[in-house]
Amino acid sequence: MRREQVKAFKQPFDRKKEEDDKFSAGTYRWGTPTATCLNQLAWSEAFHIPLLEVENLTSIVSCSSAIEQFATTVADLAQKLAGILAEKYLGRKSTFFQDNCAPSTCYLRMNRYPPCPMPPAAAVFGLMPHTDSDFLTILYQDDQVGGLQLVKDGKCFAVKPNPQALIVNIGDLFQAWSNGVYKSVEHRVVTNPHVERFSTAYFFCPSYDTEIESRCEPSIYRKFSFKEYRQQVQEDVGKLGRKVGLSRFTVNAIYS
Ligand SMILES: O=C(O)CCC(=O)C(=O)O
Ligand SMILES: [Fe+2]
Repeated sequence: MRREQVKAFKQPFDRKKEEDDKFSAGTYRWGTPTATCLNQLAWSEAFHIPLLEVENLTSIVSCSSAIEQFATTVADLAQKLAGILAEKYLGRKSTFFQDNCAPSTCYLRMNRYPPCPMPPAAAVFGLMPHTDSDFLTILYQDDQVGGLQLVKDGKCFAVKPNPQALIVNIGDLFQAWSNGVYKSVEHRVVTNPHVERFSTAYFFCPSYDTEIESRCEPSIYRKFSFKEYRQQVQEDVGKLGRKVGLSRFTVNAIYS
């Protein structure tokens, strides 16, 4: 799969940009259009593809069968995992995910982080510290080049490359839906001055009209739809240069 991914990114810039015509808009992304200073800039490029459109990649990689196979496998894994987490540890029906997180609402994201000539003092990230706005993310890291770090209590922990392992991150929606039982993990990608790095992430997302509600009392978060959440994230990124995230949706939100 990595070979097909490398091939997709090796295409000339204009060719990659043209891909947006074949997919839904915003498929090929690079840098951070909203950045107003260096440390809001992502030193990376990505193909962010709706799962049902992965097969269209054949237009730039002639053969995308391994990527398609990866997408199908992790889609199945995400459904199973979400169901287990819901039933075993929250006592909630796993059918929620079958009903609301169909392949048509999930995304595959292929990331490439080019070598970064900026000195560490410039604090440029491959991806800025963030949490994912989904239920679960399944990540296939580069099998050689590290860079992913988890942030916990203000400290960063490097995730060692392991070709035998997939990384499963809890996203914001699971945190809200579980009333904070599962925590959305903050993570970031640091740059490497010498070598490029690749990763592939599968985002397990519901349809836009899905309502996220914990059913626990007292509930930390108010009920909100995924559409509302995405719009708020986009508005914050546009206005503030960063995502505020779930703290906007607490019952006693301090943000207006
Ligand atoms: O490249 C990685 O290891 C992480 C990617 C990631 O966090 C994302 O695409 O949201
Ligand atoms: Fe992420």
